[in-house]
Amino acid sequence: MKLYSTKNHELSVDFETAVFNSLPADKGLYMPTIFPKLEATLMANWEQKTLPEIAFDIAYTLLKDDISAEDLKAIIDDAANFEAPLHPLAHDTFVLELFHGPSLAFKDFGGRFMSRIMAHFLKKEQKEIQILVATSGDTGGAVALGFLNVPGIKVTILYPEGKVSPIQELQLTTNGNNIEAIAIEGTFDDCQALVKQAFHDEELNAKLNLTSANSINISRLIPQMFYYANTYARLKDQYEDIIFVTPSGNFGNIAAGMMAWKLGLPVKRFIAATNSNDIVPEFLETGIYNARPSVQTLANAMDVGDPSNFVRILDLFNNDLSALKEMLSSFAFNDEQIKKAIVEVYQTENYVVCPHTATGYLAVKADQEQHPKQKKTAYVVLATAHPCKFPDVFEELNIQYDIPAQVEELYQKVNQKKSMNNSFQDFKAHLIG
Ligand SMILES: N[C@@H](CCOP(=O)(O)O)C(=O)O
Repeated sequence: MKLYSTKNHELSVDFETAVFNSLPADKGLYMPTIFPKLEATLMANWEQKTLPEIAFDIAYTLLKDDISAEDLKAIIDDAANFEAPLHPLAHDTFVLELFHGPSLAFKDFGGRFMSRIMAHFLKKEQKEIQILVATSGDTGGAVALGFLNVPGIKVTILYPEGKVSPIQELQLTTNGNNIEAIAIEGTFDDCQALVKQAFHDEELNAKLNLTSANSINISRLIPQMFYYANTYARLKDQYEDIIFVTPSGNFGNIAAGMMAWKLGLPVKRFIAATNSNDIVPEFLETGIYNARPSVQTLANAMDVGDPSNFVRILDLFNNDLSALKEMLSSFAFNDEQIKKAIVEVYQTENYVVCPHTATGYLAVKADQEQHPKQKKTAYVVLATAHPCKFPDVFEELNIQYDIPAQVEELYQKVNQKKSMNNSFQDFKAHLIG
């Protein structure tokens, strides 16, 4: 697999380089130069295959020149070792539950695959790397658990002080060993800016092998294609068309789905649901991309004011807004609408959705007002996180849910939280020190 930069299509690096560099020097993002087509004959019998088997078909299509089939299969079997079931709601709408991994969020697919890919390459390199990751809620927990005790890798997680839920914070701060978590005074965008600045700082890069575990790193996006393909496999015999509805913050999840479509996965359309951080819906409507500081919402993992991956989506469409709008719609919802949707789903379906997933549910309804639903069309809402990660919301709404065992265990662990102001010089000194 060769990759170019969204800012320079002449550039060509191999997968291993893109994984460890994370970002091209020109500040673009890496994209595959070619999307090899998934053979229709390969997809034809996917309904008989398991999620890891389908994941292998996707990954091997992309990475066959980079990793042997045997190693890739072992990595996928170990990384994607939990279910992604579909929960049916009324009117051909499904909730794709992506929260059955260790950190209870869809990011486990990316975090686990990426850690194993890096460990695979590091075996022959014998070098040590320092991962930097910014999180507004869910990425950090998945990366922490994915990389915990992986030899040769140290992870530093930055998160906005007071803007992640208590459970999300414990998932970051109770690991110790090779994982440190620092609460930054500021927003997620400040954390992401510190990380990006570090990647472009010559002195830091001379001293440390810096790598990102955010979705700017292409190895996070490949495993996020797996569950789109697996969902297609489960629904393809009952439905003619599938519309994926993806709650979106940094737009890595939906970018991965659109990359799977570019590989040939049959998808009718994508819908990006956002919270009040409505930069993309606004862009699709006005053509003006107005990045701005994120606002805090109940769907905190989507509190992003300048979504990193949107340039990848634009690149897939050669920056042609009209072509993009044929394939992508986007709707934004505020906290009051999110709360109402959670209650509505609970009352009508006896099912509990997290605040992020609630935006997806609302987006289905909004889309159906614009496009009357066709008979053989399924809407699939990606459920990005387990509701238990947001206890305050459900306490206020008086809604009960089951609490997974790993959450109870978090309270028994030692909290090793660090704090820092939002200064690049302090962050840099900390990393070097
Ligand atoms: N949604 C995020 C923000 C970072 O996104 P990423 O997909 O780029 O890692 C979070 O949960 O932290």
